[in-house]
Amino acid sequence: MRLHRNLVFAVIDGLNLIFNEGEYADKVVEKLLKRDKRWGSRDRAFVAETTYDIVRWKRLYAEIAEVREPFDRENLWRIFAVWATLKGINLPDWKQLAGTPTRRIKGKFDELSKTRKLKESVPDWLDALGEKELGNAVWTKELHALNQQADVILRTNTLKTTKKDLQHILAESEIKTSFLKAYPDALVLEERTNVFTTDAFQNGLFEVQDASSQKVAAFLEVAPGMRVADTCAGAGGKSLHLAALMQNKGQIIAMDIYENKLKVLKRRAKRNGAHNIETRWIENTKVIKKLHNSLDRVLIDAPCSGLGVLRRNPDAKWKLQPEFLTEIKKTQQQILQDYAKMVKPGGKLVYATCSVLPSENQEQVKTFLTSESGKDFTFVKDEKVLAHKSGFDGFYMALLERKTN
Ligand SMILES: C[S@@+](CC[C@H](N)C(=O)[O-])C[C@H]1O[C@@H](n2cnc3c(N)ncnc32)[C@H](O)[C@@H]1O
Repeated sequence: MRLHRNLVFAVIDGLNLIFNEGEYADKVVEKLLKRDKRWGSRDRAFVAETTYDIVRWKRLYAEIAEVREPFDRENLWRIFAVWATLKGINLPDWKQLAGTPTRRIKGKFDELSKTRKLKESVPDWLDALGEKELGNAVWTKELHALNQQADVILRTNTLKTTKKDLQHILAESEIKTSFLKAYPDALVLEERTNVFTTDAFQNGLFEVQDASSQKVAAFLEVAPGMRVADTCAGAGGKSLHLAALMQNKGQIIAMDIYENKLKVLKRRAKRNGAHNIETRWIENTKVIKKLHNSLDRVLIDAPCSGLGVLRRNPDAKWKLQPEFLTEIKKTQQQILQDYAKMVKPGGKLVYATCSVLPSENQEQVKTFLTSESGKDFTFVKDEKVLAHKSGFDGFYMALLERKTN
């Protein structure tokens, strides 16, 4: 691989925004990719993947480069030099890369890779927490899996097409995909490419959604005609899937405390041809109270640490703080307590997160079931999806049923 100066400069600028200005990696990459219209798909892939790679391995590379935060531009170049050396790239004779100690970098990599928190590049507190919650052996494997680049997975919108037809349509645009056993609507891209610009996407034939995430709506056991609430709907990934599973029949009430997310949801529903979704902004507790005892199904896709989706959000490793985790767990329990009341007797509830920590998952469900509001519910089943076992994002989902008396 030959390094191109303007692409590497874009990466350095991006890293500066992410590491020093606290900007989100996905937003920064989106901005960087708009920088030069002449860049082809390989150039764009270089900028995006190199930026994500260096964010993912920040701690390891910084240790090898012997630099500390806040990183100045010279530090960022040294980190970049570590990335390029470990990739086996022949360094050009640019002044910023002069004197890169190639041999020393390789030696330090071998030495530091003996320590998990350095090898897998995580903060001390997070490494200790993961080991405490999952045990040494499982956490070691899980953390390693969460540091791999995620495949791009599509969910066929069965309101508009079939998986087979979609595969053919994409193949006509030179996008090759394959089926995924055990995931009925999923297609996996054989090569990474920007699918958002395709007509198929613009026409609502698919959504990009990880395979593990595609399990959640199905876990709720919905059927056409039911009255369902998606209580933490966000921009609606699960609401859209629910609409497809319900064949556009019945009612889906998509709710969130952020009105702007629901606006995005509405646009996506239109593109998907999902006509049975209505949005309700949770601006006060009355919105929930009005729906008490009235729904066949309630989905709580709870806000969480996001540790299960580190493969696609590597900067969460650096942004997450122990205090946030403490707070979010309180919110999760409060949401369970309050929103479960919307389930009617005999109805069902799914509590889901994209975390792999038992304290956000099965322990929250256990606390709920032993509480005053939880005693009306029985535990039906749960699924702990770990990235190292599934090959996809880490997720948790539990199905509960409200007793009839
Ligand atoms: C995991 S995300 C949801 C992702 C979404 N369901 C999807 O499939 O695209 C969690 C969502 O919960 C919302 N949220 C946070 N606190 C909430 C609360 N108290 N009540 C309802 N939603 C809340 C957040 O705004 C966020 O959109």
